[in-house]
Amino acid sequence: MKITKDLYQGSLALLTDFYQLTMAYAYWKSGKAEEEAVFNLFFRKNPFQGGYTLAAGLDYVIDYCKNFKFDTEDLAYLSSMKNTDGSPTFENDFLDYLKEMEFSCDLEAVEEGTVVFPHMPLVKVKGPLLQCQLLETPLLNILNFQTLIATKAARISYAAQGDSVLEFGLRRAQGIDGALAASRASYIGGTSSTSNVMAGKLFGIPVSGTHAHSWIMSFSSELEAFKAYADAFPEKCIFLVDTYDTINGVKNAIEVGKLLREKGKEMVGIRIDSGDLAYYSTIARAMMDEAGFPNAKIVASNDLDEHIITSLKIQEASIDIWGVGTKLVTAYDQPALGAVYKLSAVKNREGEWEPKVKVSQQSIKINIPGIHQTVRYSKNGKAIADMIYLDGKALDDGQYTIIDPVDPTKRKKINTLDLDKEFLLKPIFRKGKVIYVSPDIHHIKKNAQRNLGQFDKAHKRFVNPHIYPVGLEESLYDLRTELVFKMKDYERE
Ligand SMILES: Nc1ncnc2c1ncn2[C@@H]1O[C@H](COP(=O)(O)OP(=O)(O)OP(=O)(O)O)[C@@H](O)[C@H]1O
Ligand SMILES: O=P(O)(O)OC[C@H]1O[C@H](OP(=O)(O)OP(=O)(O)O)[C@H](O)[C@@H]1O
Ligand SMILES: O=C(O)c1cccnc1
Repeated sequence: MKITKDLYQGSLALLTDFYQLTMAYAYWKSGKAEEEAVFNLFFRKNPFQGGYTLAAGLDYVIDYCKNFKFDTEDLAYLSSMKNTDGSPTFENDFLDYLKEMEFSCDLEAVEEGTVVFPHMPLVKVKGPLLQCQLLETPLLNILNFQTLIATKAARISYAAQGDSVLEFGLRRAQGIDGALAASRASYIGGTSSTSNVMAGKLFGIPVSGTHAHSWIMSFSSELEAFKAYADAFPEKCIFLVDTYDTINGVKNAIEVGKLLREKGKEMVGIRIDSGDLAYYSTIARAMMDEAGFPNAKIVASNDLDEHIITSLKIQEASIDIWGVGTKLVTAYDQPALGAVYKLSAVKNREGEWEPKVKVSQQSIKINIPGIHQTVRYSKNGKAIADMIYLDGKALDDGQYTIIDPVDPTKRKKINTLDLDKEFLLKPIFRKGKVIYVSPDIHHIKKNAQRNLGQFDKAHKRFVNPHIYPVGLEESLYDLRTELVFKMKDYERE
């Protein structure tokens, strides 16, 4: 994928918060730029009060890191920045350092389409402190949004119970890149196509659509409009029936469907975009069945989300295909995932890794120190529990206790003897070089389906979902507790 080149025509190195650059300068000035560090990217709460989250956006991260280079124009801009007293913000020697800098980090990440949970790292970056620091903002920008939208799409698709969901979000999305990234993430999460033609071209997502009310309104009658559309697209007719009177619209669609049939073509269906969707879809279904069009599909749209779709399913609405825009691509009820990127270890002068912890009044905000891996235990394809542990620790099969990172009274014992295990963090970059082959978007989508299939419906329900067990392996838990107490004592002294 070449999103950076196609969309921005240049470097994205300045797509970061200013404070990342001032810290980078200060790291460089104090001789710490090349000290080795580890940062983890994780979130603290599943979005939409749900029971899971679906990871997406890694391909953008890979592209960002591959192109992580300050170009001449970036450096010229930085060199023009001034302090309040008029002196340059950044010394020339520092800008030369940035000019020569090559991305050299190790990066591990969960693959796109993986079901993930609070506190587990989605990305782990190990490398020179200055580089790791600069990646904080862009990585969060990319992964927070795409992961959020993929999760929303998974929820909407779950509510649709296997029916196709068409993503119609472009006109209401958060700008150009918001729309493109949302179409991509939605497809990964479960939608079957997008109306956004550019997303189709850039990402290889199927593109589909019907027509608008303006088409009908531009003719002197609805019937005439349907006929003209059928002439232009005899293979692809989905007639929008609610411009004037929905029931009459269905009658007109049937009439044009019969004309098409005389020419050996079948109308694909109708779309209803207003009114009581259960009521009108049920009447439309009966009318089309009666008229000999039992295979004609009914598409519904109009401010749909997972909750309205669930309600329409309960009402036994005769809807086959769901067109969803605004509430999907804007993640309407929760506009940000809230993932964070935290330092978790630094290498000391003796070359040993020192775990780092940030102490907080709120236990949910205390990070997990050290360098981690997450293992997912499953049996017969069903996920049982995830354990976050210190990377490198030998995981012999046997009894483990996993401890909730926020509430240590919540513990679960697992015997891993007969369980399958999957290590969720996969190597992506080694010393700045990509060693991961990105699957194409259709494989990512399949991976999402496989992942979602590992989890029970109790974790997927929208109201009070059952909490999937994710915990710290005991020695990691002990390390964290010990460090928190140590830091508190240290601060007190
Ligand atoms: N049977 C139904 N059960 C639950 N929600 C529904 C049902 N039918 C429609 N809705 C939803 O109700 C919301 C508002 O629909 P409503 O009929 O009030 O206005 P509208 O159809 O948008 O009106 P307009 O004609 O201005 O487009 C939409 O989000 C729609 O998806
Ligand atoms: O409702 P969404 O989930 O965002 O789906 C996209 C909406 O966009 C179109 O409406 P349009 O822009 O013509 O506006 P209107 O139908 O609300 O008048 C379409 O008819 C859908 O209603
Ligand atoms: O193709 C459609 O029906 C469509 C596309 C965008 C927005 N609303 C509907």
